[in-house]
Amino acid sequence: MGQQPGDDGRLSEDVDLPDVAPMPEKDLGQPGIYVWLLTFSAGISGLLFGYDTGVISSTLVSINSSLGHPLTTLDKSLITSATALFALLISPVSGVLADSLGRKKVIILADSAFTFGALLQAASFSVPAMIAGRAVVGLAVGAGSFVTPLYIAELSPAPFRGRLLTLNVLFITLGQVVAYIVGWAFVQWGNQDTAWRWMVGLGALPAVVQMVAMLVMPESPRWLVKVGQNGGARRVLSKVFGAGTDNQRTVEGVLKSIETEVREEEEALRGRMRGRRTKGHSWVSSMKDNWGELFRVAGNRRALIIACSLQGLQQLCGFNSLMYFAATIFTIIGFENPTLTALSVALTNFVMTCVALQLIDRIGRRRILLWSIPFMAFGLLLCSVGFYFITLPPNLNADNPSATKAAFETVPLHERYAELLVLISMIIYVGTYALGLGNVPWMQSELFPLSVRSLGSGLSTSTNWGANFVVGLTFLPMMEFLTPALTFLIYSCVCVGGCLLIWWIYPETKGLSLEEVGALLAEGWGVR
Ligand SMILES: O[C@H]1[C@H](O)[C@@H](O)[C@H](O)[C@@H](O)[C@H]1O
Repeated sequence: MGQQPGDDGRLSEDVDLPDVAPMPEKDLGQPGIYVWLLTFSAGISGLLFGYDTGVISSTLVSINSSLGHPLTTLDKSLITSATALFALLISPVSGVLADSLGRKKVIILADSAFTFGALLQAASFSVPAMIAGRAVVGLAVGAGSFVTPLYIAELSPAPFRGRLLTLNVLFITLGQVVAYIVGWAFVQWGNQDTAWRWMVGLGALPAVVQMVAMLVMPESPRWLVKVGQNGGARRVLSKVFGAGTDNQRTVEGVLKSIETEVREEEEALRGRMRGRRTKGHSWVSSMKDNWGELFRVAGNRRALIIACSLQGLQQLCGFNSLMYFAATIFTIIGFENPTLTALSVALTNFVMTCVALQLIDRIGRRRILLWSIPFMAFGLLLCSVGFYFITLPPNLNADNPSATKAAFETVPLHERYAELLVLISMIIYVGTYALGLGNVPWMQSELFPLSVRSLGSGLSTSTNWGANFVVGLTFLPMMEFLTPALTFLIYSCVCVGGCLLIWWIYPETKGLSLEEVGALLAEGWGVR
């Protein structure tokens, strides 16, 4: 295929003129095998995200003194939260990389970082080396959590986009279950000195599988059009939509709308640059314009407040403190098999996320949140009450599991009931979290109009990682200095506050087109 300059002077592929009339995307049947293949290949990122966040739970209780000394509360907090911190730091950069290198290359780069980070952790003999490994994994998780949904969204036909995107969250929770099972199996049957190295090292395996899969997967058609490879975009779309005249007409319809969208974006950008040129401005000013549009336009500002509040609440309600430290908590309170008990947390999260996928479009985002968060608050309150009645070892660090085990054998009956209450209340909390708050915030992009969509989604994703970092860093110190009962009471209060905020500012967006969502937020919060 030859190359010819486009009207903007850029080289664009010479595309054969189609002999079919464009048709809107709505008329499509079910997603084909190719779309599923794409979603699953890209979804491995979710699996890695889940595995690397989940595996730390059993790792922390298995490291013992392998890193030179028994881990202190600070060591554990830093090892855990380094991932979230670096995920937060890479978030803004990954957007720029995805635009310049393409979505696919960023996913492949993230896989290399996953592999390197996993091996670095497995081979570490000191706390700083372990933190470095977790930080590298954080870079990978941060880039993957931003680019993968973007890649899936840009490749999947519109009618299935929502479903395929939520599948990504399902992969995250599945990754956490796998991590917990692997952790439990190694603790059970592995060599106790090296088990944790295998746990973290195994994270490299799916990363390598994805890297190989992505090498043969196509680039996003939207990005291809953006860099002038319209012919390549048509070939990808033809595979996504399949053969047949109707499907080919759909391909032409989709391609046309992408071209129009890209052209309009470029024209708007050029217009802004022309306006600025006299003042010596560059792309920096266009970025400033984007920021300005996000903050100055009232509807966009409201969308940003809602998206960031939901993402912040998803983390500040303390869910990941269970994900990261469940095994540590169950060790402290004396469960005989803490890693297996912790598995119930990850399993509940996974199963209830499957239920959420079925319910969310029927019940609606706002309604499911307003129904489920009060149960989360109740679960946390029960958990706090349970902890109140449990006598904990003086050193909450649980460096010496045999001491807590000894305590377990002599605990009075009412404490046994309190331990059971903690477990049951955690299951209530996790189950209701997965129904709403674990999913809904990731539907953030539907709140923003196209012009500020990636900036708005990027900022709310950063809020998620920032809050995740805070929880990872503060949970163990809070348990130690404020007591577990007070810690869980605080999380319960966060849920109550969050529920009120949602009731006040988050309108129902179920079944609305993106334009209708925009109109809803333009005049006010749109809550009825
Ligand atoms: O949506 C996901 C999911 O709920 C995970 O289980 C949790 O660990 C993540 O932090 C969250 O973003």
